[in-house]
Formats: sequence, C-alpha cells, structure tokens
Amino acid sequence: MSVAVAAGRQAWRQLARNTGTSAAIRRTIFSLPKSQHSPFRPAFNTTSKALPRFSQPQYRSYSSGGSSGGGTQVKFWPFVMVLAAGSAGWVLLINRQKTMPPNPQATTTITKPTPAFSPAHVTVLFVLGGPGAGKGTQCANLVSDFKFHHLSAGDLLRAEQERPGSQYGQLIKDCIKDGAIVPMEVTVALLENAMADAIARSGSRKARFLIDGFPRKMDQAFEFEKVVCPAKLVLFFDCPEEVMEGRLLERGKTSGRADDNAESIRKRFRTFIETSMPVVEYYDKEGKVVKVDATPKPTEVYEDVKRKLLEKLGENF
Ligand SMILES: Nc1ncnc2c1ncn2[C@@H]1O[C@H](COP(=O)(O)OP(=O)(O)O)[C@@H](O)[C@H]1O
Ligand SMILES: O=c1ccn([C@@H]2O[C@H](COP(=O)(O)OP(=O)(O)O)[C@@H](O)[C@H]2O)c(=O)[nH]1
Repeated sequence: MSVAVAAGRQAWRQLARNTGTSAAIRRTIFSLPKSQHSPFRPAFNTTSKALPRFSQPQYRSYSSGGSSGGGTQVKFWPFVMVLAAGSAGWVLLINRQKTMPPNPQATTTITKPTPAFSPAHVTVLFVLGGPGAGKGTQCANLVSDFKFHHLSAGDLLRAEQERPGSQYGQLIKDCIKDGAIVPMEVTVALLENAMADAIARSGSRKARFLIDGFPRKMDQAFEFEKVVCPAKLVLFFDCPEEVMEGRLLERGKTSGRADDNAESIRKRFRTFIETSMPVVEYYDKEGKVVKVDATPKPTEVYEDVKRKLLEKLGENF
C-alpha cells in the first residue's frame, strides 16, 4: 500500500509540474466537488435520502492514445499510476469497512423514525378520562406543584379552528360538535409544535409535559410515541357518566363551547367508551396507568393524584 501511495504521490507531482497546480488538475480530472470524492460514501449510502453514489461515469475518460494527437507535453503514465494507487487504496478501505460495525444513525433512519424528543430529557404524562371528568382542573394543580407544561389537545384544536386561514378549521369544528376524533396527523402536529415552542421558551432541553385529553384513539397513541416522544404513564380520571354530564351541563352555561350541550355530550360519551377506553386498557396492560377516582371534590381528587403519582414515579421523576 505505501509503495503504491508513494508512486501515486510521485506521479501527482510530475503531473502538477507538467500542467499546473494539483488543485487545477483535480478540477480538470474530476468535474465534481471535493466532498463527493469521499471513499466512505458508498458504505454509508444506505438510505434513500443519501447523496447519489460516487459513480464511474462522472470521471472523464482518458486513454494513453490521447498524448499522440494534440502535441501536448503531458505524459500519461502518471495518470495510470494515480489510478492504480487510488484503486488499491479504495479496495483496502472497502474491505476494512466490511468488518466495521454499521453506523447506527445511518440505519436508524430507515428502520424506525426517531422521536423528536428523547424521554431522557422530556417526561410525558398522558391525562385521560371522560368528558368533564376533571382533567383540566387537576392539570392546573399539577402545573403549580411540579412545573409541568400543560398542553390540552382540545384547546390546541380549538385554537387551530379559530386561526385565520387554517385549512383544518371547518374539519375541527365539525368533529368537535359531533364528539368525533380529529384525524391524528393534525393533533399530533399541533402537540409536537407546542412542545417544541415550550422547550424553546424555557431555554432548557429538560421538560415535563401533561398532554391532556390525548391520546383518544389507538392510532394517535402509536403515532405520538413513534414520532414525538414515548410517554411515561397515563393519569386516568375515572368518573361515572351521570356525574360528568352534570358537570358539563353546568360548565356549558359559561364555557361558550359548542360541544357542552346535551346532544354533543351524548356523542362524546359514546366516542369515549368505544374509542378512548381501549387506549386506557392498552396502557393498563403495559402497567402504565395511574387510576384516580374523580368523583370527590377537587381538593380530595388532587391529594389522591399527588400521592399516587409520587408513589409511581418517585420524588425525583
Ligand atoms: N372534582 C370535581 N368536583 C366537582 N366539579 C368538578 C370537579 N372537577 C372539575 N369540576 C368541574 O367540572 C367541569 C369539568 O371539569 P374539567 O376540568 O373542565 O374537565 P375535563 O377537562 O375533563 O373536561 C368544570 O366546570 C370543573 O370546574
Ligand atoms: O386528541 C384529541 C382531543 C380532542 N379532540 C376533539 O376535541 C373535543 C374536546 O376535547 P377536550 O379534551 O377539550 O374536552 P373534553 O371532552 O375532555 O371535555 C373532543 O370531543 C374531540 O372532538 C380530538 O379530536 N382529538
């Protein structure tokens, strides 16, 4: 290898003397930017996003016959030496890389999308429970005691619905009125953006989030954990329908919400039982649910929430 490299170097100098600087030669021989000459590129070219392979047709073709025609002083044996030395080095490098472990970043992108936030820095708690169970009320308490960022999926959707020019405004409006679930792409994107904003504003990459009223459907749960952040646990507020109905009708007197009326409430209850309870059951099987009785008065519910969360997560979660 060293003999070949030395011969190549010698040939390179000879060529430079004959036709100008080595940089000029490089530009003449390879009409490619320098970065595309990396011998490592083919080994890492495993994803569809990778740059195109360094391919032979991009070389100009040279042959020893060229020296006889133009009356030039350039000798062509140095080219042969350079190519021979380069090819030998190339083969050695390729063989060495076959024995190297794969680049984990290069392979991760094709097999599984990386979540935007790492659970090592970001703690996510999903907060679930039927409509009117008291999720928002208890989240407010947790925010003041544990410095959580509180993100209500319903609030984010309502804000998007009101945003001038939103292409999802009408869709969100119709879903909310009918107690149906907005397509997950919209909600997951709103949550991810809101998390990124909160983290940027806090100036620290460590953060705790209460994701309130989400995920309400299995596809949302899978998508969020895959592309945004795996969740640590689910805080589930258990409340009978008749209690929730009374609270919602009372809230409807002042909330101004289009869905706090008897007809929408009925539809929301049905969606909750059919679509959202399976999410709670799924996480329960994973041992990730902290269940709290939501029927006592708010202060008592909160005492229970605090005690059970600390029991599950420890003081320094
Ligand atoms: N434990 C409770 N007892 C009585 N009323 C409650 C309790 N928790 C919440 N509320 C009231 O019930 C309504 C629904 O609570 P909210 O926190 O908005 O529920 P959710 O976010 O689950 O829809 C609100 O008007 C709230 O003040
Ligand atoms: O992930 C979500 C969360 C909420 N919603 C919609 O927003 C409504 C209100 O949800 P919110 O959590 O604000 O209120 P809740 O029903 O819990 O009182 C729901 O009925 C759904 O129509 C949704 O589509 N996807």
